[in-house]
Amino acid sequence: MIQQYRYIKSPIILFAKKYINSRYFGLGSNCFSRLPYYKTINFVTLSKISSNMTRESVSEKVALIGSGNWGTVISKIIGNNVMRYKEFHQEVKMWVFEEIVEGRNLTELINEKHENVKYLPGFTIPENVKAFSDLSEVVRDATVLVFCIPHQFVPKTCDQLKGKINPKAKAISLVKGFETDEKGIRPISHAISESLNISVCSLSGANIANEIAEEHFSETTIGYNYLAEGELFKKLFETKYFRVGIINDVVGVELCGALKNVIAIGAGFVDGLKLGENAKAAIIRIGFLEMKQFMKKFYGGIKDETFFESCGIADVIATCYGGRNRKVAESFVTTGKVGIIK
Ligand SMILES: NC(=O)C1=CN([C@@H]2O[C@H](COP(=O)(O)OP(=O)(O)OC[C@H]3O[C@@H](n4cnc5c(N)ncnc54)[C@H](O)[C@@H]3O)[C@@H](O)[C@H]2O)C=CC1
Ligand SMILES: O=C(CO)COP(=O)(O)O
Repeated sequence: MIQQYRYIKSPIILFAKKYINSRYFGLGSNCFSRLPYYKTINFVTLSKISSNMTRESVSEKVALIGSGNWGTVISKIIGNNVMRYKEFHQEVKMWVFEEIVEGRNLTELINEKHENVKYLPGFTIPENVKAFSDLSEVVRDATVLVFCIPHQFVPKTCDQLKGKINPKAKAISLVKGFETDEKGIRPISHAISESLNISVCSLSGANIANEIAEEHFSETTIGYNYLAEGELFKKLFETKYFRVGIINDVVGVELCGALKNVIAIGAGFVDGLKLGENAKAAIIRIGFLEMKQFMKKFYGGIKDETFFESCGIADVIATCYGGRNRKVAESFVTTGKVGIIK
């Protein structure tokens, strides 16, 4: 069921060759399915998982809590994947924090146009994804809860969910950040798990939403508590252009995704001050080491390998070059203001 993949040839060379062949010489988009995995962690072969699960044994109903920029890209991925695999019920309910756009409810616009005109204009959301402004309706009967909202809204949203969810539901958090209150800071997965008394996995990686909407190749990492959940979530999220690695380290995966934002803000200051690429590389290197030290000091069980997955070093690089956290810091230096970054 599980295979250990190792470096045999340079993955970068293999990737470049296959990607260029497929995109520019017409070999088809299947190239990604033929890409060699070059993970040193355990990867699970999808076909082998599916042979162990039947429609009778599992029909997972997926609720997506969030519909911002990343949430909408995720709706496209999971909307398509639930149609591909028999383990899933074929409709995905998506919670939209209602707002008025172009004089109309965003929920109505999404259901009518199959597009999130505010947070991801220009991309089609599959028709089996249905938008709702009523959170209770979205989670009713759901067995899989996908949290994809900004971190500051997690506590209130969980409060609204109490007593409304299936007690056997499992969740995955795509949220990058911490929950903070007077008692201190907590990983979001812990905040959700403690509030709702359910198992919570995490998904994080070098995942700039707009690039994934364009179906450009990228990777992500899922941290799981139980292997079966990691396997199920891999199936829900993996596509040819969005490759999923799984590792038994929920907090490690998620904390990399929260702390890399601090490094990205440092990188943005460097850019704003025009200190150059050497200084930026130094900020990335030192920041990465500090992130690792912080996590290992305050949380037990974090694996060294996690830092070298997509959620670790790759996300630090992606955010320090392309993320909104970098942009907001650069803009603060150059304009003296903190604005909203698109
Ligand atoms: N955008 C990206 O490239 C990526 C974002 N993430 C993470 O995903 C999470 C969600 O981010 P995005 O989808 O990008 O959101 P976003 O920043 O694009 O949009 C904000 C969302 O928050 C909602 N909102 C506003 N007020 C609210 C309230 N009171 N309660 C609940 N929701 C409210 C808005 O309706 C909107 O859906 C964040 O933790 C972010 O760090 C992770 C990877 C990539
Ligand atoms: O997490 C991200 C990329 O992996 C997105 O980062 P920003 O929130 O800084 O845009």
